[in-house]
Amino acid sequence: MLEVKDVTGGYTRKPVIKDLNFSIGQGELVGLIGLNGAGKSTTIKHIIGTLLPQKGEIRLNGVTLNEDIETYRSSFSYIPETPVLYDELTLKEHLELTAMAYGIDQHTLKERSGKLLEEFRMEKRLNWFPSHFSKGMKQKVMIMCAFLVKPSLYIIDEPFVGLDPLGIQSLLNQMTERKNEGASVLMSTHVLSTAEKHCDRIIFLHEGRVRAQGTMEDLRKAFNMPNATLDDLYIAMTKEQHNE
Ligand SMILES: Nc1ncnc2c1ncn2[C@@H]1O[C@H](COP(=O)(O)OP(=O)(O)OP(=O)(O)O)[C@@H](O)[C@H]1O
Repeated sequence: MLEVKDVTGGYTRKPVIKDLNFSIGQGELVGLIGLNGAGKSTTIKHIIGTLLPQKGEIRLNGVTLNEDIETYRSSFSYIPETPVLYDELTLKEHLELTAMAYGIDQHTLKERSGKLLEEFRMEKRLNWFPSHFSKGMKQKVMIMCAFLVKPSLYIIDEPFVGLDPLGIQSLLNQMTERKNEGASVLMSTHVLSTAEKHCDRIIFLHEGRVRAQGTMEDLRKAFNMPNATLDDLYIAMTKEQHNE
C-alpha cells in the first residue's frame, strides 16, 4: 500500500531524513514515534508530496507522485498537526467543499457527514465559522473532512494533543472503523500510551533515521526488554543514542 524506499530528503541540500525504509499494509495502524526534531513531520511532508525525496521513492497503491499524481493524491487524506481552515467558510461549507473536491455525491455527503457530526458532537455548529471554534473544534473539523473521504491511507500528524478525551475516543472509533474496512493509518504522536494500545506497529525515528520498527513484541526483542512499555522502549532508544 504505502512503500517508503531508501528515502533521503529535507528542506535544503542537507538531509533531515536519511535512508528511510518502511511500508504500511492494508488495514494497518502504524505509529511514527520520535523526539522533537526527529523528522516525523518531515517524513509526512515527503509522503504527502509537499517535499520531494532527494533520493529513493515513495509508492502509494503502486504509483509514485510523479507517475500518477491523480491516483497518488486521491489515495490519502491528511490531517495536519495545526488545523488549516478557510476563515470565510462555515463548518457545513468545509464539508461540502471537501465532498466536491473528492467527487462525493450529495446523498453520500449527507449520510457520512450526519454520522461524523454526531460522533464528534458538532451537529449544532454547522453554520459556525472557524473564528468561533476552539482549537479542539478546529481539529475536529479537519478530522471530519478527512473521514468524509474514504481513501486507502490516512496520514495523521499528532492527533491527540488538542482533543478532549471524548474527541480522542471518537477519532479512535473512526480509525478503527476504517481499518476494519481495509484502510491504513500512519500517525505521528507523542502520546505513547495511546500509541501502544492502538498501533499494530511502531516506527522509531531518531535523528532522521529509522532506529527500530515492528510490533511491541518485535521492539521488546530488539531492545532486549521483555516486559517493557512503549515509554520504556522509547527512553531506552534515546539513552542508547546518547551513549554513542
Ligand atoms: N521548514 C523547515 N525548514 C528547514 N528546516 C526545517 C523545517 N521544518 C523542520 N525543519 C528541521 O527538520 C528537522 C526535523 O523536524 P520535524 O518537524 O520533521 O521534526 P518532528 O519529529 O516532527 O518534531 P516534533 O515532534 O517537534 O513535531 C529539525 O531539525 C527541524 O529544525
